[in-house]
Amino acid sequence: MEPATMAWTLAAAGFALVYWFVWVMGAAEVQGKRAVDLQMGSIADDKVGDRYSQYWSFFRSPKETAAAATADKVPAFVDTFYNLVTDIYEWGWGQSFHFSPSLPGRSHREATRVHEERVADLLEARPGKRLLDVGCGVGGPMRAIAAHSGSDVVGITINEYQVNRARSHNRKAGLDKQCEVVCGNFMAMPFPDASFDGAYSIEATCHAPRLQDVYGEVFRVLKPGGLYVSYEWVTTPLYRADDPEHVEAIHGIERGDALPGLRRQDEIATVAKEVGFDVVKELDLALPPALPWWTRLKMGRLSYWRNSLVIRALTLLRVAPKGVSEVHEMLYETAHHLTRGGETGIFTPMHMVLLRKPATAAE
Ligand SMILES: C=C(CC[C@@H](C)[C@H]1CC[C@H]2C3=CC[C@H]4[C@H](C)[C@@H](O)CC[C@]4(C)[C@H]3CC[C@]12C)C(C)C
Ligand SMILES: C[S@@+](CC[C@H](N)C(=O)[O-])C[C@H]1O[C@@H](n2cnc3c(N)ncnc32)[C@H](O)[C@@H]1O
Repeated sequence: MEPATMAWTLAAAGFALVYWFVWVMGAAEVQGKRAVDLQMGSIADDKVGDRYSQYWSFFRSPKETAAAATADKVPAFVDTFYNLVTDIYEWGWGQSFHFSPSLPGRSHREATRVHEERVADLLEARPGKRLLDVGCGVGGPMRAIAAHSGSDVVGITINEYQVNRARSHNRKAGLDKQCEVVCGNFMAMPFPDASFDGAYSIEATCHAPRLQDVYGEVFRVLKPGGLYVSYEWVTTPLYRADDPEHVEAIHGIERGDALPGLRRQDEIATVAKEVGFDVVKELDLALPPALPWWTRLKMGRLSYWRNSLVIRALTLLRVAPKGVSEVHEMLYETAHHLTRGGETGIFTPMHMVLLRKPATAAE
């Protein structure tokens, strides 16, 4: 072969390979975000590195001091975290930022949907009802619940970038009449007392330093007799604080998921009662016969390697901002800790509580 022909052939093959990796394989999750659109939320490209170090500095001080001194700073720290991870989550996972038990013969997408529709059913949601989504992300659950039940849903998230993503997805799904999104802190919500028929939170309240603060707010904005369902991230009774492997997994989960400190399973109902709720039902949805929720994380080294390579290539080409690779590495490690938490049974992301605000003060 002529050297020139050889060079052209190699260049064409190289281009095809890059195209396949970035555009075809780059959309890791069907209909998710494309790799070429990865941003770091509302952080300017040249500030990503700073914000990433800022995120880590939260975990540097000893835990007890950090907990007391930094409770007020948690919402800002969580906001930074979601600026860093939202696009990677959407790209590699989809529009619902949570886990669900695997379902035999059904796709992850279907299992996710079933887990979300269960919330609507528990709340007895139907047309004419107004629900609150506490920590709504980019609105995957909100759209599924609104479509399944016909009710109206208002979501709240601390992260402005997510508000814009959620609104845009709502419009595209034709659900913007039913679904509304507000930027705010779920520990001080901008809603009047007794303004919702029902409320739910999916894997979100674990970001609150004190569960009382968010449960108290949900209690306030619910109408008397209103139901609240929450899927909580907690350690289970199998967790042993004197087992270094357990401690490593739990700390790994906290560091990679912007958590001020995981709670124990038995704390949830106690706090709920403390703020005035009646506990209607409580169940860890991860327990058998449910199939493991963490198998989806074991998407295989090849997929992680592929995603990592796509991100590195895009950073090199300056399509993706510098720092995305570090954040991706952090998530890769987090996936390992979450998997260990699931396999050992010391952690569950779906401890479900169904709570009811008493219908009358006397009740
Ligand atoms: C509820 C929370 C988030 C839960 C999950 C949605 C996310 C937890 C860990 C995330 C991920 C880990 C590995 C990433 C992988 C390296 C990348 O290539 C593609 C995206 C991941 C799979 C990513 C997706 C979302 C998670 C599973 C917390 C924050 C309270
Ligand atoms: C893991 S995501 C789950 C999102 C959504 N529930 C879902 O399942 O797709 C956690 C969400 O909680 C929100 N959040 C965390 N702390 C918050 C706070 N103090 N006020 C409002 N939202 C908060 C985050 O912004 C994010 O949207």
